[in-house]
Amino acid sequence: MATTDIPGLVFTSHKFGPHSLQEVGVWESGEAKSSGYWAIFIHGGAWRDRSNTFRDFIPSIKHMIQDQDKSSSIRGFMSLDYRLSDGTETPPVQHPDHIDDIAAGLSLLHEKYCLKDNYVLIGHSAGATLAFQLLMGVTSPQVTVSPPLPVAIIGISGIYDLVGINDRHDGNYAGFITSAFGSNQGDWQNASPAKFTGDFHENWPGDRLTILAHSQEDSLVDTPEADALQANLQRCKSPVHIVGNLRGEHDFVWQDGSQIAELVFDTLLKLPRLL
Ligand SMILES: N[C@@H](CC(=O)c1ccccc1NC=O)C(=O)O
Repeated sequence: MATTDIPGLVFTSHKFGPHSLQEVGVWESGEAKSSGYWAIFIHGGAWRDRSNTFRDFIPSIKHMIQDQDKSSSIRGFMSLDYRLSDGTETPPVQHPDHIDDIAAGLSLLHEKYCLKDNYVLIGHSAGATLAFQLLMGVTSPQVTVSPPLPVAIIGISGIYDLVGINDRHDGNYAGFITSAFGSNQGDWQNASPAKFTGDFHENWPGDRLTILAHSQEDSLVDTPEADALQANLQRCKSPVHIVGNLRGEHDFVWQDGSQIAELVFDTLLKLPRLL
């Protein structure tokens, strides 16, 4: 199994359900800080790729802790695994199982770490979809937990309009989208943050920040995705910043991690300092 070691940080993991992927990783400084924001990551991988895990956050964490000054307002790092629609499960894992797991994982972190709105939620690709689904009330009716919502969301190379991205890729994404959301395109629309017909601002009130970042060198997720969610957030008068100048391919962004570290630092600068 891949390592979770990061020199200078103490790693703990917690299960939030019986499935092996219902797990969250937590990295804290040895001095166990008592203030600052948590940086919490949701990985991507088209809701199906087993090679994407909560460990995808490690390169970004390593970049952040290298800058002691800028990371001084970070309390620690958390990263969530969730069940995947990889075709191996009986019964099959399908939406809203993924977002139910994210809600359960965040609720567990709330219990164990007094998580409240003192965290920045970062999602890559399908993980960014999940971050915004948290605001849409699309968890299954059996889910009774309502986790604290983040103070800011950074969506990186996110999928926000399932029908739109599939159409622009000549139907080639229908396979993984159907595995994750079923074959009914009406269900795809209902799960798409860019197509949410409710009020993001009402569901996520207060001074919240949204950053939508993408790279024009990304060959898997194109620019119209972030544009579509930006328009829907603006419809709700929810403030949104676009960062359109990331560099490199879709997976380079998390594999390298330096740009995610910068996005988190830039976001923290816009937030009140937590004492
Ligand atoms: N290795 C991936 C590729 C992938 O994850 C992906 C492909 C196209 C658009 C978005 C993707 N990932 C988003 O989470 C796969 O399992 O298809």
